[in-house]
Amino acid sequence: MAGVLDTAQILSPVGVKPPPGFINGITTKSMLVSPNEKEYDDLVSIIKSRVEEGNGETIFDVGDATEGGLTKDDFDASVATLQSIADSLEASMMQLRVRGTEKQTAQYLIRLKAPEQDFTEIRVAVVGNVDAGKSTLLGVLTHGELDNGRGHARMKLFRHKHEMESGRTSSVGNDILGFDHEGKVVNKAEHGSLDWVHICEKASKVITFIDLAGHERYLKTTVFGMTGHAPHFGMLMVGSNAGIVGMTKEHLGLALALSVPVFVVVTKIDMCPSNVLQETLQLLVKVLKSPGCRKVPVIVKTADDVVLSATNFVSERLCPVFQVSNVTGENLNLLKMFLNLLTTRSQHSDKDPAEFLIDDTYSVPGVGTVVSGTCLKGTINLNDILLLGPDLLGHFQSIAIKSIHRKRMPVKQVRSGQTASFSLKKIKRSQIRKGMVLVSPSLNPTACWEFEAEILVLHHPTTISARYQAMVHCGSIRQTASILSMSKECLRTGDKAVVHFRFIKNPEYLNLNQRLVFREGRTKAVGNVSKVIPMVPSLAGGHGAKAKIIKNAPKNPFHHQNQNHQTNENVVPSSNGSSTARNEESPDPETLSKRNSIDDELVASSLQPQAQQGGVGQGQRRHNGKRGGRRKHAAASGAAGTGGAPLAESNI
Ligand SMILES: Nc1nc2c(ncn2[C@@H]2O[C@H](COP(=O)(O)OP(=O)(O)OP(=O)(O)O)[C@@H](O)[C@H]2O)c(=O)[nH]1
Repeated sequence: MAGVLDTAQILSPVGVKPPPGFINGITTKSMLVSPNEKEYDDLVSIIKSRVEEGNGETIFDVGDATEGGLTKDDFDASVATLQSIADSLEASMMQLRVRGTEKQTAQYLIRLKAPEQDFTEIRVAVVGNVDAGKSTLLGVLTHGELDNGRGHARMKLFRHKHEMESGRTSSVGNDILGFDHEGKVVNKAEHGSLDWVHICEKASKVITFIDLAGHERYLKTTVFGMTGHAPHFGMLMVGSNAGIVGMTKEHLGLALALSVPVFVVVTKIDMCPSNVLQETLQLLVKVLKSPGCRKVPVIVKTADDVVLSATNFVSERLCPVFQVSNVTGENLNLLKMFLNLLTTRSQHSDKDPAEFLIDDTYSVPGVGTVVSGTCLKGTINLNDILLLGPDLLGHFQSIAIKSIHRKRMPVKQVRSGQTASFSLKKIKRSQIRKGMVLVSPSLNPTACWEFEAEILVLHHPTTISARYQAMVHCGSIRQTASILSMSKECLRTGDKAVVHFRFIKNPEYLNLNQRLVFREGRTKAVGNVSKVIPMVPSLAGGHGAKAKIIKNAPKNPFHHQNQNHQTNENVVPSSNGSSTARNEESPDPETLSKRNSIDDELVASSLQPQAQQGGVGQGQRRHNGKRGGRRKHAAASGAAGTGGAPLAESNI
């Protein structure tokens, strides 16, 4: 297709350079043929460090394509050397692809055999319009049984009775797909919730799918899934027959706004006439290449394409596009191969003080209160005493971790980048809310009612000024915040500004550089926390003080900001002593904010709604939302809606 990259072109346009492969002027590839003792040791240490960088795996080249590859004898010798290095590292070696006949090159996946009870965790948020086939694909992938085209496969995933009845996902659902050290799927056809333990025991890598609702009505939950569950990747699903409709662009824009790399899966190719499929692909490529997205789409057709896409996917610019059928199973092997090769670049910070974000709470009979979430930093061990908070007064309380489960498997420890659930003693579920954290006492955490963020307004029907209120999604925090002041008098679509926010209900625990989404109805803004303003003790009472500040908010935002500068002397650079971002992949705040500002530019144009409804004031919109008329509209718009359709207030 015109404009879509041939896989041979992939490397240069996305600017990804192969890792340094030279030692003393000799390529590691030629060194593999017959290394002396020193060269062998060098090779071991290179591969070891690449495996560590890749969180337990790496893809290694044998032979150099630019030099025409290796003769059969040299190739065999190189493979033998690599195999012996893999064995010495207690890793498996899997051939991904071989090229050439007389002279050959190849790529091998080297993956550490995970120790018992340990596995690499990759979180993939599954987004796309209603009926795109999200739940069905997950059912097929994780249960290994094809769909009948009438909703058979998705039944295994639905969590609520009303979901079974309506066929629509409404909550954030999870399912897992495990790959062993040889890249084989370990899920059994009839795996139920209990078999998660078996999958995790056998798997070296576990893909957790965060199945998000496609319907506009559940957008609030979908945004929460994308911010609160810290996905490493986004899988955007598109029904080939329906095309780029409804929430497709909205979900793509959300992933871009949160800097989550996206790959696309076009489903239902079994029932789609080829001209319609081509139209869908053409439109998809156009959207992906548009100035708002600036992605490099790659239509994946062969195993070679998979390897090239997977090895270059970390660049974020590349966007692999798969075409599959959940009914015939066509191309599902390519998608599975790609999932098996996904790796994160998260810099593990296991030695830092622990920080755990709570994204859900449960009351389990016989166990008590259980919280689930993501460990962003540090290592949490059984019986550790952590600080839980902030509560309504901004306080943190000591609490012991009584048990730890990873994917329903009891473990003794959870490390940075991993999700887990803890049972907590002597605390009621009602005392804990999503957005709270469990942190190491050494962090001496402080809650904040107020913070500043550099934001970019992606869309607003009119102008945003001080006192405007909208929902802030930041990590697992989801709370309405009010604008106290801004670095500009008012903000319109496309404007950037430093905005001073105040939460209206509870103080929260925030870190510098955390990515946030600010939305209300059709208003959308994204940004980064640039200043955390810790609670002043006299304001700790919350509501009274809060009302006073909002009431006294000066008309001139600059005036107010100056006042803040005085308060800001108390600002902690970060409550953990180092700036952190919840995006695990960019621990360096400078890189993060640079990247985010680039992304902001990209996202801005992609998210412009197709149909604008100008001139509706905030009050009017809120009123409309409360009447519930929009709900009907939302339900009726279904698959044929536009990306910019107005949302009910409950969606925000
Ligand atoms: N023929 C065919 N039908 C499919 C395919 N994938 C899904 N379906 C059918 O499409 C319908 C919708 O699939 P779902 O998996 O519920 O779609 P969804 O995207 O999860 O929808 P929400 O949960 O509402 O967001 C079901 O009846 C599936 O059986 C496919 O590849 N081919």
